[in-house]
Amino acid sequence: MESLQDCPLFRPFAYIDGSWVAADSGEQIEVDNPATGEIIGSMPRLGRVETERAIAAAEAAFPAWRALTAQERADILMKWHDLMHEHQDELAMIMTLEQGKPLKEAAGEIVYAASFLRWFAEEARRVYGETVPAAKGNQRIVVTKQPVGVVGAITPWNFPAAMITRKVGAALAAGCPIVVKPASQTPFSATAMALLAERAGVPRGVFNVVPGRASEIASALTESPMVRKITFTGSTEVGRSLMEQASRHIQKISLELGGNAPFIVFEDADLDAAVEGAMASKFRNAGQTCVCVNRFLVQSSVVNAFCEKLAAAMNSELHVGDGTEEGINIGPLIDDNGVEKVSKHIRDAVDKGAELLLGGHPHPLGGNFFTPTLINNATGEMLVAQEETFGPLAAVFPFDDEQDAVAMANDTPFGLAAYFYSRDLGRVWHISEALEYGIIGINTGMISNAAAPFGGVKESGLGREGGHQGLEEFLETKYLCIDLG
Ligand SMILES: NC(=O)C1=CN([C@@H]2O[C@H](COP(=O)(O)OP(=O)(O)OC[C@H]3O[C@@H](n4cnc5c(N)ncnc54)[C@H](OP(=O)(O)O)[C@@H]3O)[C@@H](O)[C@H]2O)C=CC1
Ligand SMILES: O=C(O)[C@H](O)CS(=O)(=O)O
Repeated sequence: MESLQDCPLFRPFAYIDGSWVAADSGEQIEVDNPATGEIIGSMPRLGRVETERAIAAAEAAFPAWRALTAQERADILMKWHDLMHEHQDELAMIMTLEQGKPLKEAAGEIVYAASFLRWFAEEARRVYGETVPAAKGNQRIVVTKQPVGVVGAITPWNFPAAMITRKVGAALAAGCPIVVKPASQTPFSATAMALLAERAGVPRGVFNVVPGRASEIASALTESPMVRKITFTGSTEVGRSLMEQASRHIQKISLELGGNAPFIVFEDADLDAAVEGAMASKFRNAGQTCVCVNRFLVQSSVVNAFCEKLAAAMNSELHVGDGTEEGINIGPLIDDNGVEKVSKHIRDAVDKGAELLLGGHPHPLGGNFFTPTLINNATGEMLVAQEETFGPLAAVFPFDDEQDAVAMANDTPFGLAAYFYSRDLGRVWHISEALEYGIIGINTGMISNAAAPFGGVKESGLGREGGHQGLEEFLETKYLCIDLG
């Protein structure tokens, strides 16, 4: 594919009530390729009025969509899943051009994104209710589940496909229509998926894509009494604002927010396995995921051996460049703000005494490329300990004993993912129980899975996505009390 315009799935339009539309104002968002800086396309920049139109379309589509049987909704989700696989290469290229991740990784995300459609197609048919023994002989108690109603979703740029299907798959399976605002930096993955959803038979108004002015769209979603659920993935500060806005009409809300993942390596760990897990978790998406390791906590007795092995792996396995090129596995960061944040964390750490072992500077390719970096002797006073770096910086914090490790790991307002390596069964259980996180990888650095409830505690968010819990987020419980007379 020469360019985005050549891709049959390229849709530079918003998608409302089954129609491809421009912004009322005619305004456009220019979208660039983070690897080259060139403008690859423009997307309409919608606002309040168009969003209200999308909400009304969703509300109008709700009765017929919820009236379908679970099997009928599941069949449409599975058709959409199959189309995602059929068009994997095109969808991956769109993603690499607008987000920057290497093609192989983008193709992997398409499979991951489609897995949520399959998972929730299966879960749709397992929305069970229950009966409860009544206190009175002539009464019967029945508990049922029903779709919450119109959903408003706002999604981030780092997983332009999976963060949408993780919400839309669950909402549609539950019987809820949805209005999605994708990130302005990666809108084309969203509209390409909407095109495939349309082909799969998702009826008009059930899935709407509204790119544009984030705060205005968010206000329209949170101010509408027709919108009964808000679901957001992105930064904690935006999540906090949405939570306040959603309180106006007591909208249900799910928040998948920032992280600050510790990766603890105990002295009894298999160091080679730990390095393999470290590479997978730290450098996925060039470090731009909310579950990437942010702090390597390594027991002092093995810290030198760990750093030596990790440096060797980084040197031999990481290849920085344009994600469309063969053999590249570290693409550009999303923009110059991302580059500046990584540079700032490195400068701050070195100024406060960290030892620079590898990298430490933007990549010679320039632009948004950054050299994978390793530092040792990091401490809690450094920015890298307190903020999410969201880039290819591996910071190693030595620790002495288990109590230190747990205290350091929990010393953050975030609580999304944590990881640790140990072969001691007792340690595995009591460290798992002591860590204040929603997700814990034990002897693994990869925890992303549609079947599991993904989400965080503390300031990493509310609710879960994926798993059967992910469907519950879009259901209301209704209790029937029947008097038999
Ligand atoms: N827990 C999780 O699963 C995930 C968490 N994150 C976290 O998000 C951050 C990086 O993602 P990033 O996209 O930069 O996060 P942002 O919060 O900046 O953006 C996420 C989405 O929110 C929109 N947005 C921005 N400002 C507002 C606003 N005032 N009101 C409503 N919506 C708004 C953006 O729109 P626009 O693009 O138009 O600005 C985008 O669609 C990191 O902290 C990362 O950890 C990211 C992915 C997953
Ligand atoms: O946006 C993210 O970082 C994702 O939530 C991480 S995952 O679901 O792909 O693990």
